[in-house]
Amino acid sequence: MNPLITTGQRPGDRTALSVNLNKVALLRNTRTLTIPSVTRAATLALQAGAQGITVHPRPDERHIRSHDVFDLADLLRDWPAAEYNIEGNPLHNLMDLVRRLAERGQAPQQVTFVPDAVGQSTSDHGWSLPQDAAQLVPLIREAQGLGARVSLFMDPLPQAMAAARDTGAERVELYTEAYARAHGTPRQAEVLAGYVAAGAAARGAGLALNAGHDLNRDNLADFLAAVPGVEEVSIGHALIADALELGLAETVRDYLRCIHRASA
Ligand SMILES: CC(=O)[C@@H](O)[C@H](O)COP(=O)(O)O
Ligand SMILES: NCC(=O)COP(=O)(O)O
Repeated sequence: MNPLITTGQRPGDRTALSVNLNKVALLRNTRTLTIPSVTRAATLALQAGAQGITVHPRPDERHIRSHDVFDLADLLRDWPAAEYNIEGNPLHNLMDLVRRLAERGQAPQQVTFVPDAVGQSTSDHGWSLPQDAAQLVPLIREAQGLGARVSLFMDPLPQAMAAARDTGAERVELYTEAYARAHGTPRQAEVLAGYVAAGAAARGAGLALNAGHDLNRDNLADFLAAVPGVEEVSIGHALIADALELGLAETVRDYLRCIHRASA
């Protein structure tokens, strides 16, 4: 097995919650003001118990801007136990940001490689492996050399997980939109079984498991109860929407309760 692959979760550990702050930045960018503050939102989320912060600095800076990436890195110096997860396409702007952070001694704990096109409205597919591997492997090695763990955003395809492992990445993030759409419908069990198989294939290949996209308070516990060994969920859109109703701190606590409920 690739010695670079590590699985950090110990038996009995609960899934870590990484709060994605893209939508805080999206709202802020609609005016030339500084509110809502991305760093303030990160502080509130971490104070409420979130284990990490995720951002997806897209090349068009529609929401998270480059300065947010560095502002959050500075903030997270005060939160040494928290994980910083930076998502993006390593063939676009992501690696430049990671290199600049590493030069400052602030490499993120994790980067998540996502195969999004520049103008794509949101993430809607994972990598095609082994087809994409040749262009990814050197960037995976570079990111690891800079001090970051690498997670690959993947569709829940069991047959792709050995190829994901062969890239040298430590983790895969299961793209959970299909599950979210099926949740609460007659197809839920069938679709969830696919994620269980993909998760088992990933972990059987020696990869650690993350999950994200369209997870929310209604569907999160069912997913985690069914799919063993999810080490991290990154959640943004629904969580920030909930925060408009409940407040960010209470919302984070509610999502943590969903995670705890799944492992009860
Ligand atoms: C990779 C993924 O599914 C999300 O983390 C992504 O950050 C969503 O991007 P938007 O917030 O721009 O929709
Ligand atoms: N990787 C998923 C993520 O960070 C947030 O996705 P979403 O909850 O905004 O759909």
